[in-house]
Parts: sequence; structure tokens; C-alpha cells
Amino acid sequence: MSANGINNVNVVSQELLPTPEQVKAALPLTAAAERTVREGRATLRRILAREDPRLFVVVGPCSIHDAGAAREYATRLRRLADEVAGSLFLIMRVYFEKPRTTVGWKGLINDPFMDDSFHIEKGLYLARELLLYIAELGLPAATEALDPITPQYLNDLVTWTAIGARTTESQTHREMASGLSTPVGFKNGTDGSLGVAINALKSVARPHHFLGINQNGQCAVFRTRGNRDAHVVLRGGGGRPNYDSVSIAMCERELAENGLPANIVVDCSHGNSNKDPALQSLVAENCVNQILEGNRSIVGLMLESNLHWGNQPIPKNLAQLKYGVSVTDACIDWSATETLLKSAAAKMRPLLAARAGAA
Ligand SMILES: O=C[C@H](O)[C@H](O)COP(=O)(O)O
Ligand SMILES: C=C(OP(=O)(O)O)C(=O)O
Repeated sequence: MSANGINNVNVVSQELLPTPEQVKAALPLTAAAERTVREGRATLRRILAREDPRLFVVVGPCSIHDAGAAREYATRLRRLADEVAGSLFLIMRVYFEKPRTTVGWKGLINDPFMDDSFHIEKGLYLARELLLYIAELGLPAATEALDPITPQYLNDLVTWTAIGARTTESQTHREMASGLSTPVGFKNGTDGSLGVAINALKSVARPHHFLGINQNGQCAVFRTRGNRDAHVVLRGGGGRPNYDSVSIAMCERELAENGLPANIVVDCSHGNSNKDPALQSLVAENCVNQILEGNRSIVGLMLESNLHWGNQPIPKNLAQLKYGVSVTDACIDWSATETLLKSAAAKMRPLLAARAGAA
């Protein structure tokens, strides 16, 4: 506490971080990684504009806690992405920041060693290193932007950004997203409310003026153009799913009434599967069937998937951690992921061929 008891009353300590420029100098964007990001974002924009008829799928672990397991997952997903590329555009979920309902492990950046040592500097380097590896594989990455500063360290390696259900209503996150260089998905609220996401879309498309840090780590006023590639992510909530055709039609109507493009991503996990991973494939299948029956607004899906099924609590003795198993929400395993995505791709193929023929 300061001597006068006025400042820093509740602050225990502060330490300086390397600037975004310094972290990027240590782990620079390579030509191969840049190509992945540029092409990935361009593909997404074409999907959002209906110039590419494929469905994009954000698929991967609920959270990254083990960079080695994430690399193995990325290598497998890279191969699968090629196999299904005719119908699906796969983007790996690479989530480093976890918004908690109350408290809990807040992700690899916040506490990379999962032992309450909170080595945030190490977390930033690990996150950038992993994103670089994945981009160099030629696999686009998606992440949640939770802390408004971290995109300055990482966003050049990201293809799609999420704003989570707990922060969609936050002005800080809407402002930050208005300046992001990626397409951005806003989740509906945890109570299932769509209104907060619609308001977010109306806000994020506009210019904003707000505070942030620049690449040199200095405080700066940012003036943004507005993000025109924002869309809603339906994740269910309040005890009810919202991926069914009635919910989708209601969302389409809300978007139209607010002059917003009819672009909807369905998160097959969270409130849409009542956090039961076994239900994710039913949700995905239902959405694909809606598309086959004529739906044109569902442009993307999200799946929580890992090398192995389920989840595990973080043990005190980290040697007891099971490899490739989520430490946050329960995930489907690799074999279920492969089956689900191959089946979705096969079902979509004739439709895309018919649409291509008609064009
Ligand atoms: O996706 C992950 C979780 O649903 C989110 O971080 C909230 O988790 P919690 O309710 O366990 O805190
Ligand atoms: C936290 C997440 O989801 P939501 O914001 O929908 O709860 C997530 O996707 O990791």
C-alpha cells in the first residue's frame, strides 16, 4: 500500500511486460504464417459474403493448456482440413484466455504453469509460439479476445476472433473488436439473450475512439473504422438451446430488422449441448440438415474437441494430468471429431455441387 493509503490500496505488486514489438521481434510473423492468416481471413470474408458456399468450422480444444498436445491436434486437423476442404473450411480453436463464471484457471496466458504462479509474460510467449507453429502448418486459428491488450501481441496470427458470452455486452470489448483485423463473432448472452449480441453488432460496425496500448507498449488513443465482418454466434443459454430452425428464423428476423447481414454461426457446445459433449454432433447434424433444407444464414459451426474425450480437474500434482484431455469444458475426442466433420462434408458436397452448377 502507498504511504498515504490513497493509491494502490488493493494492489500487491506490478511488473513490466515486454512490449508487443519485443515479443514479436523474438517470434516474428514468417512468410508462411502470414500467408495462412491473409488467405484464411480472405476465405472467411468470402464465406460471409456468400462468394464461397462452404461452411466454416471453428474446431479445437475448449482451452489450450499443453502446447505439445495442441501441436499434435493441429497436425491431425491440418490433414483433416485438406480432406474436407471441398465443403468445409476448418479453423482451429486456439483459446488461451478463459472467462470464468466466478473463479478458476483463466487460461495459458494468465497461468501457463497451472500452479497459481501467474507467469503472464511466459504465457504470452507460449501463446505466440503456438499460434506461429499452427499458422506455419497452414492451419488458420481462432481465439477469444478477452483481455483488451493481448490482441496487440497475438492478433497478426489469428484468422477469426470470438467475443464471449460474458463480454458481448461490454463496451470495452465492442470498441476493441471494432479495430480487430479479423472477422469477429459475438456470442449471445449466457442467459440466452440475443439482444446483447445484436446491440454488439450495431456497435462494432461503427468507428470508436478509445484507449489502448500501441506496439511500443505506450498508452494510446485508438480511432477505429469499425469492423464490417462481425456476426452473431448462437451458443444457447438460460437452460435452452438456440440452434433449432425456429431460433435460427427468429435470429434472422432480428438481424434483418436491425439492418444486419444474415450471418449466423452456431456453437454446438455450451448452452446448445448443455455442456454434454455427446450432444455436439446432434447439434452439428441438425444445422447441416437445416442447410440442406434451404437455410442460407448458417455460415459456420463451432465444436469443442480435443485428442481425448471429456474433461479433468486440474490436479495438485500436475504429473497426474491426462494427456490430451480438456481442463475446462468437456470435449469430444479426435475420432468423434473426424467422423462428425467427414459426415458433414459428405452431406454438404452434393448441395455445393448443385449450387456451383446453378451459378
Ligand atoms: O468455455 C468455457 C467455459 O464455459 C467458460 O470459461 C466458463 O466456465 P466456468 O463456468 O466453468 O467458469
Ligand atoms: C467461454 C466460451 O464460450 P461462451 O462465451 O459462449 O461461454 C468459449 O467458447 O470458450
